[in-house]
Amino acid sequence: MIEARELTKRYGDKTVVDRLSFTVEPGEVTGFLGPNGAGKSTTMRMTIGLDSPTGGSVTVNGRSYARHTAPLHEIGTLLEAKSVHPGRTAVSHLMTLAHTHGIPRRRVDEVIELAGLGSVAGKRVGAFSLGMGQRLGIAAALLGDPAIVMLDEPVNGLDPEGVLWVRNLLRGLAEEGRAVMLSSHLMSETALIADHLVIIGRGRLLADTTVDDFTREAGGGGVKVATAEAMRLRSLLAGPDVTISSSADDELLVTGRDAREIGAIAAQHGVALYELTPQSVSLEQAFMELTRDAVEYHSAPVDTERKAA
Ligand SMILES: Nc1ncnc2c1ncn2[C@@H]1O[C@H](COP(=O)(O)OP(=O)(O)OP(=O)(O)O)[C@@H](O)[C@H]1O
Repeated sequence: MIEARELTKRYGDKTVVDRLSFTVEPGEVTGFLGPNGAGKSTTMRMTIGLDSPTGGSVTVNGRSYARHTAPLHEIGTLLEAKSVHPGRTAVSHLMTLAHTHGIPRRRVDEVIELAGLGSVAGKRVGAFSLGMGQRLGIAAALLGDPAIVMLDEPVNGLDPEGVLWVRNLLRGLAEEGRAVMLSSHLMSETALIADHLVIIGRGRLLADTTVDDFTREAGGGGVKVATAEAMRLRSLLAGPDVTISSSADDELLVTGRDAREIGAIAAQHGVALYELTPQSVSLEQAFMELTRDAVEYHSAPVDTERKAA
């Protein structure tokens, strides 16, 4: 379990992690989300003692990382996939880590196979693609058979097969009872892997929720109805807490009644419908809404019209 309590990090006068509290529970995948610069990497770095908090605390299985004598067995991490000596082979890199904890060669071979790196185990890491580097980083994270796995952007650079592999691997690790934490910018991808979401912006907690609740709350986009009798249906559907707008003569956007209710009222009054579509707000859109005020780096609007020379 990872427990952050009022965790704070300041660089000069800038507070990059601001009284952040959350828990990463065993048996679950926790998605750690936030826009660029939100403080995700800094939080993860403090978790494993690479940065020290200005205030508050973060513990790994009940004590600070530095107080564990064999940390690879407590928490396996992937923070920067490229922080591997390029001249080493995958095997020698993993063996170097294994030696620090008396982990046998057998386990190195196991994680190489698990990460799908069997055919390149003897190759120099400097020649690895980004995706292979990610796989090696994940193999290293799993080396000590840790109770907690914490990965910063693990699907970055992976092809679709690799993304699926990570998804299944992390779900499997959580099912074995491990606490799994992964950071990402991508809400929709994270929703496929995670059970629990910790969303931050400018170092502050914006949401601590489940994927199910987040998805349910994002679904409130109304129902689009198309009919030749739009005016008549509009008055039939009216009621307290019902809002109806219209973007075309034969279209209505209804909030406050679900599709089943609308269909039943229309059928009862003999109104033929040719469309009845719940409008779900995409998860990515809901995430952007939530973090809008916390985005540090706004893009300029893209001018898609080609300017005349
Ligand atoms: N060593 C440092 N000195 C000063 N500022 C820093 C340092 N490390 C990080 N920051 C700042 O802290 C903020 C949070 O950075 P961090 O890398 O933790 O965010 P992040 O959520 O991981 O972002 P990204 O998604 O872009 O990786 C940023 O504004 C960054 O510029």
